[in-house]
Amino acid sequence: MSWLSPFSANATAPVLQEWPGSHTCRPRFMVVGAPKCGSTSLFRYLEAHPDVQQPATKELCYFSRFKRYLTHYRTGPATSWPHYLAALAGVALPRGRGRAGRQGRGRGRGGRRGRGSRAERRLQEIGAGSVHRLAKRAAEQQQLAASEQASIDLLRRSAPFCAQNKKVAFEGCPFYLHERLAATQLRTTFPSMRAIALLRNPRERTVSAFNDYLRMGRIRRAAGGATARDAQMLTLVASKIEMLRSGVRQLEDFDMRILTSAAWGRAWPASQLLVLQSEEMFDAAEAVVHRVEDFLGLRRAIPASAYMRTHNKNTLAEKARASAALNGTLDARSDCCTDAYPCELSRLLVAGLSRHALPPVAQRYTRVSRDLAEIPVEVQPGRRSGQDVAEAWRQASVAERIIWQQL
Ligand SMILES: Nc1ncnc2c1ncn2[C@@H]1O[C@H](COP(=O)(O)OS(=O)(=O)O)[C@@H](OP(=O)(O)O)[C@H]1O
Repeated sequence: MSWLSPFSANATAPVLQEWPGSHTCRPRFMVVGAPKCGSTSLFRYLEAHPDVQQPATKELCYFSRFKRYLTHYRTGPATSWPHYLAALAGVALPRGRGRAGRQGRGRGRGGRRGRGSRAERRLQEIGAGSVHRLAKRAAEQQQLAASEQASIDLLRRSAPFCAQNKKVAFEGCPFYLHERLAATQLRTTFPSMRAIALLRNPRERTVSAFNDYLRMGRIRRAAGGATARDAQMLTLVASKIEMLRSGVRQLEDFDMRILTSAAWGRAWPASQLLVLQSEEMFDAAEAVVHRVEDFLGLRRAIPASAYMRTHNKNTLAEKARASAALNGTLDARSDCCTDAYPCELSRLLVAGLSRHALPPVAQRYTRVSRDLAEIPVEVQPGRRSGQDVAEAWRQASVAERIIWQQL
């Protein structure tokens, strides 16, 4: 049995290890995305199922390169894998304190950053710098060993939980759908796992993400009230399009990735991947929840009280206004296909797509995009209303929705 991380320390070259046989909370399924599509709601519905083990928190995201060193796993690779396993069993994650080897240097521990205790400063003053550094390194290594041991103990304690409770483990991480490595690493680590993805009209998703970034402070709120904020959002969208056009960002921009869904198509058999439309879940939660339970082989036991709730909601007024502003502007940019926004971007993505070997879904998209690319890029006055766009989205095939979602 191995307690080691399945990845090497730099996380670029995965070294896959066997799942520890005694650990009974091996994930049977995951909600893998996409962000701002209702993944929190679906996660909460699923954790309300009596046969499902509630993980320590939503977004454990161990397989996400984006998340891995940002939040729970800052303690380093030797402890992060046991922490992930324990968290799947519902055991709270110890708080991260910076990467291994840097522990104990943060604010609030050992005084101000980089200055150390009074004794340490005195040692430095009297010219014992190297002695000081050696002593400090030894202390850090001791601390690291102790924390690794604590992680292993934590894991041993939590290992039998799912078998004892007769529950199945799961995880929810909206970023997995956007990450190529996650698709393959998850498939190798959990070959029989099932994955669920929610996809939403990209326009609504963009508005949702924008509002969320404002709330989190990732985008600074423009001064001047609602109109200024609408303008700010439109500028942001336009700048993303521009970045794609100029090749500065290509396909790597934060919510404009397309190749990753292709990676999921490649790595996962269709029978293990359920793609849902967010709007359907929002309008008819019960039917969707039953579909999900059937797909996962769970009995239909999620209580209605759970799926009547909405999680992560932005305020209605803010949403409606931002949505209208985006619809208006993007409709005016182009009317050459059913949804102006994906159409505008799709042309810009063709070059990127053709560089890769693609699964059938994306090949189809490339064909569509080539056709679109032949249409002159001149912006024509928009003839499509927001309603037409919503209708087109409803009628789009799953393949088209997957592609659009990445825009
Ligand atoms: N049941 C139901 N009905 C209607 N709308 C719903 C529902 N569940 C989630 N939502 C909307 O989904 C958006 C949040 O998505 P996520 O939870 O995936 O966001 S996150 O990526 O985890 O941050 C967020 O969208 P916006 O309100 O447009 O921002 C939620 O309101």
